[in-house]
Amino acid sequence: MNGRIDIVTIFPGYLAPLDLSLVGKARSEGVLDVGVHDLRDWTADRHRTVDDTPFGGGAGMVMRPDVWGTALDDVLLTEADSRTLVLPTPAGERFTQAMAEELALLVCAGGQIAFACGRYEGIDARVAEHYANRDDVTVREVSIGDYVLNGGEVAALVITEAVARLLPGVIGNPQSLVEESHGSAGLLEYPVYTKPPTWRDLDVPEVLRSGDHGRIGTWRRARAVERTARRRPDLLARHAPPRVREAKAID
Ligand SMILES: COc1cccc(Cn2ccc3ccc(-c4cc(N)[nH]n4)cc32)c1
Repeated sequence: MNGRIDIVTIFPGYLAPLDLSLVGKARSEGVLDVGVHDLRDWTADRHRTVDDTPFGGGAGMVMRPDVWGTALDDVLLTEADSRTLVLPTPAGERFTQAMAEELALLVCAGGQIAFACGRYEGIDARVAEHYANRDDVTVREVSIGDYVLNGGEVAALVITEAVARLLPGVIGNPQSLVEESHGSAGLLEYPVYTKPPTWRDLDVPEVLRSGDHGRIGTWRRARAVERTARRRPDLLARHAPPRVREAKAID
C-alpha cells in the first residue's frame, strides 16, 4: 500500500493527534504516509495573509483562492495513482462508513487523499470549482455532521482516522473491523462487558458467561437489532431483509 494522506491547514498543531496511537504507530512503521502542511508557507506577503473580505458583503472573512491554489498545486502529487481533494464543509455530502471504505480503497491502490482545511467563513468557492474541472483530481465536499465547527481540521482528523483504521497493518485485529457497527452488518454495536462479573450490583448477562457461542451470537444480534431500532431506525430500514422491505412497499 503506497498511498498517502496530506492535510493543508493554518493550524498544523491541530493535527498532532495523528502522531499518537494507532495512526501514529502506522506512520512511524511506514504503513501509512501522512503529511501535514501549513498553508501560510505558500503566502507571498510579509503578513502571510490567507484571507480577505467577502464579495457581496456579510460577516467574517473568506480564504483566498490564490494561496490555496499555489499550495494545492504543490501538495497534489502527479505521481500518485489518483488524487482526491477532500474539502470539509457544513454544506458537504455526509461522511459515512461507505465513504471511508471508498477512500481507504483509493489509498490502498496508491492514491492520495488531500484535505483542504478551511477556516473563517470557508474557502473561496472557485478552489473546489477549479480542481473539479481538472480531470486528474476528484473533489469531495464533505460534512461530518449537522453541526457547525470553526474549521475543517477536526473533520480531517475524523475522516483520516476512519480511513486509516481500514488500511492493512494499521489495526492489530482486522476481524474486529468485520464485526463493527456500520460495518458489513450495518447495525449498531451490541453492548460489551468485561470483568468483574458483578460491578456495583450490576451483573454481566448470564448468556455471555455460558460458553454457548450459538446462544451468544443470537443474543448479540438481538441486542444490536434492538439498539438500532431504538436509536437509529433509519439504519434498520436499510438493513431489513428484502421481504420485509417489500411488505412495507405493499403497505
Ligand atoms: C462554510 O460555511 C461555514 C459556515 C459557518 C462556519 C464555518 C466555519 N468553517 C470554516 C471552514 C470549515 C470547514 C468545515 C466546517 C464544518 C464541517 C462540519 N460538519 N461542520 N462544520 C466548518 C468550517 C463555515
